[in-house]
Amino acid sequence: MQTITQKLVENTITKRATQTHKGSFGKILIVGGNDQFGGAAILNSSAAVYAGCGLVTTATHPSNFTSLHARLPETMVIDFTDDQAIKTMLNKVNGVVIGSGLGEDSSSLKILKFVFQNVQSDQYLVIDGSAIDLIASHNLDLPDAHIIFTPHEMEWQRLSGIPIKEQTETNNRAAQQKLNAIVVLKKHHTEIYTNQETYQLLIGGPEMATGGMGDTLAGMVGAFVTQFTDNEINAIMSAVYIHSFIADQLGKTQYVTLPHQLIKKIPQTMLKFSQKAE
Ligand SMILES: NC(=O)C1=CN([C@@H]2O[C@H](COP(=O)(O)OP(=O)(O)OC[C@H]3O[C@@H](n4cnc5c(N)ncnc54)[C@H](O)[C@@H]3O)[C@@H](O)[C@H]2O)[C@@H](O)CC1
Ligand SMILES: Nc1ncnc2c1ncn2[C@@H]1O[C@H](COP(=O)(O)OP(=O)(O)O)[C@@H](O)[C@H]1O
Ligand SMILES: [Mg+2]
Repeated sequence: MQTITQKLVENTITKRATQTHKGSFGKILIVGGNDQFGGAAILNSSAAVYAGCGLVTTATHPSNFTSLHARLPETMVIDFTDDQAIKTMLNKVNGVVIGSGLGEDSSSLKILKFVFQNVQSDQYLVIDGSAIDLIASHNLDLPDAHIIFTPHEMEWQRLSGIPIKEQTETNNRAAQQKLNAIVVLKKHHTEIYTNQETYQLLIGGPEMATGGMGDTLAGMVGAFVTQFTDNEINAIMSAVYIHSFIADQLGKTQYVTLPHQLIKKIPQTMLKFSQKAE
């Protein structure tokens, strides 16, 4: 298992070229946040915007539109049950983040299936939260796309069938190979399984154990893979690293770190890392 180093992150978050515009830094569609879990869509979307994604559109339950816009005027919104609007967006974006706070009822399942039918093979598809559980409980086939799963250990147990106590590198790798997707297994010292290698995060801590911390990471992963396109694995590792790096910084003066506080620190942290590149 390889360690995710600060140097790798410094070399991934490069200084922005000047001859660029919002279309140069990724366009993503976030699909999540039902009428119970609107906060998940807010955190997903805020994390993606603050992590530098050029254009973010959020497909969510309409009851979240006002609160989302009040927190984040930079995102655009569509009703997550509006198939035509989702299809139009899927023709414009480089990446999709689906599942945070999506819920698991029949409407959530219908939305997930629709996105799976219409996502394109060259797009990144970050699958989080409820979407992972829906895939597991309904045994859904995965679409042809660049898939990145972001389960915590309990979601990974449901998806892979491996009980948490038996989630060893060998067992996890076998399950990852079957899925043929990148797996970010979130826990204390998160592990990332790619087709070639396993990487481990050695920073982050219990100050991060707050609801919404994973929703935040999913938005960051979506923003980084669509923005730092030279190497998707380095982009994912950098999102995972920066997320915990900021939490550890906040954790020096706070007992717990709240996702919205972490999100606010993303731009200045990215700047610092971009200034250190070799
Ligand atoms: N503000 C919001 O709207 C929030 C919405 N959320 C959404 O709520 C839905 C349900 O997700 P949950 O994760 O709460 O529920 P789950 O039922 O999937 O899992 C939570 C439980 O799993 C267990 N567990 C074991 N190992 C764990 C690990 N390493 N990390 C985390 N939990 C572990 C814990 O007992 C925990 O209570 C998801 O769609 C999620 O995105 C949550 O993110 C919480 C915040
Ligand atoms: N004790 C801990 N040590 C390190 N990281 C932690 C710890 N507790 C939580 N985290 C991190 O916080 C995030 C929690 O994700 P998740 O459980 O999906 O949150 P949510 O679904 O509530 O948004 C993961 O990135 C996980 O690695
Ligand atoms: Mg989660």
